[in-house]
Amino acid sequence: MPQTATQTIFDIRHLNLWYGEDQALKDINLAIPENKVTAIIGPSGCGKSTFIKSLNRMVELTPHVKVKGEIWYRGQNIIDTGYDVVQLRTDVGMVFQKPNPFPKSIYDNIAYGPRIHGIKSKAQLDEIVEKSLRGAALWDEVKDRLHENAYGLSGGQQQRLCIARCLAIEPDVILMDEPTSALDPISTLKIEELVQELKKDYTIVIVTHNMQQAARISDRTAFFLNGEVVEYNETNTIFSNPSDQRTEDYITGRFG
Ligand SMILES: Nc1ncnc2c1ncn2[C@@H]1O[C@H](COP(=O)(O)OP(=O)(O)OP(=O)(O)O)[C@@H](O)[C@H]1O
Repeated sequence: MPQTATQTIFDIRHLNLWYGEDQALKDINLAIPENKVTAIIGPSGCGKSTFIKSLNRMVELTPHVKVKGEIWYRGQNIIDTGYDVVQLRTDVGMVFQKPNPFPKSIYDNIAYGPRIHGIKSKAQLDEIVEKSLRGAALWDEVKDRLHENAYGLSGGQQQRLCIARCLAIEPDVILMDEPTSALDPISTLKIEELVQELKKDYTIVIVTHNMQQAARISDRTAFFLNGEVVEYNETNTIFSNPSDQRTEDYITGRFG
């Protein structure tokens, strides 16, 4: 069988980031593969969230942030001042730790983004809503209550709704910042299965505190410590044969 070469979707070179005087990311160099799941692990405060929020420049919404270095995304350096940040945040969607649906109906949560992008036709919106909810493995559970408030859904359903909301604007990459840490084990499993499905069409970068989760669902894993990447490799290698003692100490639970 011919091997398909894995394409790099994000090529991060010498990325440094400061909050005021405090440096949170130090000389990060990583190549993130397309249509794979890349897990970011490491102890609290090591820069995981800061790193993934750099990939769609959401980190710049925090005051006093200074970024240096390059993030190449599909041939363009997104750190360039001329880069279209609005388009970037459409292409690179994000799902957060706590599900954050809008206080609107299930339908309107999904239709919100497409409407902002100018889609008015009811038939077209109906189609997007169904496709997005199916894509997030939620359609069967909500198809008869699309016009009910999203707050009536369980936590796990709300998180899948947030994933569906992200799919509705046709992203290229989905960033997930500890998407299951507020969920029960069954809802967590559903999201993990969903991530495996989604990587067929999207690139996923996921921050997780849960090492079993990283080992289960990711193709590559980066171990961050104090704002630096200590080790980045195939997930199997990181968990079975890490090359840095600090990685081994972390994955075996000696700290963190
Ligand atoms: N808005 C902010 N202003 C100032 N410092 C910040 C801000 N956000 C994060 N930091 C600091 O940057 C460093 C990295 O934080 P970050 O949230 O990226 O870490 P993390 O690995 O995601 O942590 P956790 O696992 O606890 O979510 C920490 O020292 C943190 O205190």
